[in-house]
Amino acid sequence: MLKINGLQKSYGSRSVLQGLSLQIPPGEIYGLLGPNGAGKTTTINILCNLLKADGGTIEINGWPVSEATKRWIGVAPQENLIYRSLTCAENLDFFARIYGLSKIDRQERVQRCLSDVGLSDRAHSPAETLSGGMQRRLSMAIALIHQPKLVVLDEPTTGLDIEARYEIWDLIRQLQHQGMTVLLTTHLLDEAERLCKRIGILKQGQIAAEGTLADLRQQIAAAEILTMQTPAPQQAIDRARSLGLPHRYYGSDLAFWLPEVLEFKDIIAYFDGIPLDSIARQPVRLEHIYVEVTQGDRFR
Ligand SMILES: Nc1ncnc2c1ncn2[C@@H]1O[C@H](COP(=O)(O)OP(=O)(O)OP(=O)(O)O)[C@@H](O)[C@H]1O
Repeated sequence: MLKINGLQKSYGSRSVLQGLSLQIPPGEIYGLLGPNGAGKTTTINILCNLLKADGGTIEINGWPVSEATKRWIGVAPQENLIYRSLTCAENLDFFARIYGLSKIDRQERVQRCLSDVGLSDRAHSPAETLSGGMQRRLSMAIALIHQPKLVVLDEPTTGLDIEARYEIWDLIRQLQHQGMTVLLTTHLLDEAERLCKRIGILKQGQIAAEGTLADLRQQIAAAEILTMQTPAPQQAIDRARSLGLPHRYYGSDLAFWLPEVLEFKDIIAYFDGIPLDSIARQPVRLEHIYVEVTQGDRFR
């Protein structure tokens, strides 16, 4: 559905995309992750033909990006693109007109999209009276009004409470069930873990690691992560080093990579004599892989 190959983009002397390549087959939810400023929105803007690349190619459904391919893409940008004083139905009708839908089609699509995002009962409410979560759902309905094949969601749940997030996640899954391909950017790693079949992590303008969560887990040498709170971190680090266990800080949380799944009593024995406030094992999460890819020097 989407093939990006060797995409390059600079702003003045600042090189943002340096050969970004990725492919998304039809019907997949793909998560594009990367730190602030990594180039996710730049990629989306090039994809939507709003910005010109300096090099590389993008194909959508086998066609190079152009004004014509815009019709196959629906975008819900980071900042909701809605007219606050218009009602939900008016907002949708406005965008349906831009896509040149006939009056009959507009009526049908407006009702359908409102229903798909659970806003039928707010059809005649001004957008400014909606909660943040509802406004985000309206923004998604706008992205869907012209029945795109590829839906691009730029940080769809940033700033929303957990209930609103659940609703958006359900909606994204529904899009997939309806056969749409989804490109999602997010800083919420649990969101990517829950929704995305494959994940690509951007670093220095390229995809530095990509795959399913299981694929990505293969790329770091840990079977489990051991987190620890101790008044004597250096002692614990020295002990772990003598045992060949690498340590990492996730924020200020000290953790050790366990190369295999061990009995808890064996783990406790490793740290015998070191004062511990708490110790816990956890599976390797996307967070651990993401930190390794974006901050370590192994992935380039
Ligand atoms: N029009 C522009 N002119 C100059 N620099 C720009 C422009 N747009 C973006 N940039 C810079 O390019 C880099 C990539 O920006 P972009 O918005 O694509 O990143 P992002 O990965 O989407 O970040 P975030 O996660 O914060 O949304 C940033 O350093 C940004 O400041």
